[in-house]
Amino acid sequence: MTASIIDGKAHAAGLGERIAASVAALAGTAGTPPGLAVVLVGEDPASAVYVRNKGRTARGVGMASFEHVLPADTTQDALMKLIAELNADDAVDGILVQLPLPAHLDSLAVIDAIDPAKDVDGLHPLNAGRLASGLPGLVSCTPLGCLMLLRATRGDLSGLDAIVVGRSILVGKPVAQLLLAENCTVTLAHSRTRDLARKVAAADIVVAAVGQPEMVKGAWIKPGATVIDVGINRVERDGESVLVGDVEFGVASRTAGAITPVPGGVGPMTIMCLIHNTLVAAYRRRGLSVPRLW
Ligand SMILES: Nc1nc2c(c(=O)[nH]1)N[C@@H](CN(C=O)c1ccc(C(=O)N[C@@H](CCC(=O)O)C(=O)O)cc1)CN2
Repeated sequence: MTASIIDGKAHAAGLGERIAASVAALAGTAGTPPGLAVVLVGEDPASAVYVRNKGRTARGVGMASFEHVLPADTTQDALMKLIAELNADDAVDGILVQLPLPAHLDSLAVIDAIDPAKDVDGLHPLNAGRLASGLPGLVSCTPLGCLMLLRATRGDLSGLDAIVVGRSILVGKPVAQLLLAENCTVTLAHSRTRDLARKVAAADIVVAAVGQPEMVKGAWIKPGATVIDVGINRVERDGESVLVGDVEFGVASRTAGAITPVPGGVGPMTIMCLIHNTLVAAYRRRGLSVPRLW
């Protein structure tokens, strides 16, 4: 079997069109477009690219974009002051602080300071808790993107066996919660999991989010399984720098039913889900019912 390739760019573009229509509808009803504030501290080149893309994508669907670029030596107090200003600013519906922050800053305290109603990254403990409790909130972007791709590929996920490899707060834990809410039977695997190969081989859905290049071997994949690869790892191959995921794509794509590529899989969905969450936050903040776009 040769797997079908799940095209994250095409899915993100489709979602973007539906978001743009809802932004126009909201601006027509409420007068003001949704506003997204993105905060970057320091000069990490990859983070700077992501922040630029987020601003460009927000503007592309008709949202207002506010970009705050702070020097690498920004103090915790200065960052907290900016967050307080953004919380109070009515033109701002969504706030995102690009991670990772420089080491001297306390990321958890910063995330905790964001108004949960504007936490479009879905990382505030209140939103994480709402997800775990099955209550509506804002869901973090990469996990939401994974779920959208899975629903588009497999339809109803009820009763499927899923394994999530990696237990980070940003991806692994929320993906596991989302799949549980879809009535999957979920295994959350991590660095101490015994006999990972056997557990992966039993799964209909594999979500790999370990941050280790090609750690999930292609030979482990069950024939016909759906593989969602969250990893983005830069490695040297034949003297060239290339991006690879957390799954051994070449081998896995001969067995899986469907698989996301790296690049072009989950990554583009992460940014569009941020824009989706900003739309959701804007509708909720205006007391309007949120359109279902996926
Ligand atoms: N506050 C947050 N910080 C970070 C998040 C996040 O969701 N919230 N996620 C990542 C970075 N990230 C968005 O911020 C992100 C990473 C990768 C992509 C993407 O589209 N990748 C491309 C490949 C890019 C390349 O060529 O290097 C792809 O997979 O096709 C989008 C967003 C950490 N920080």
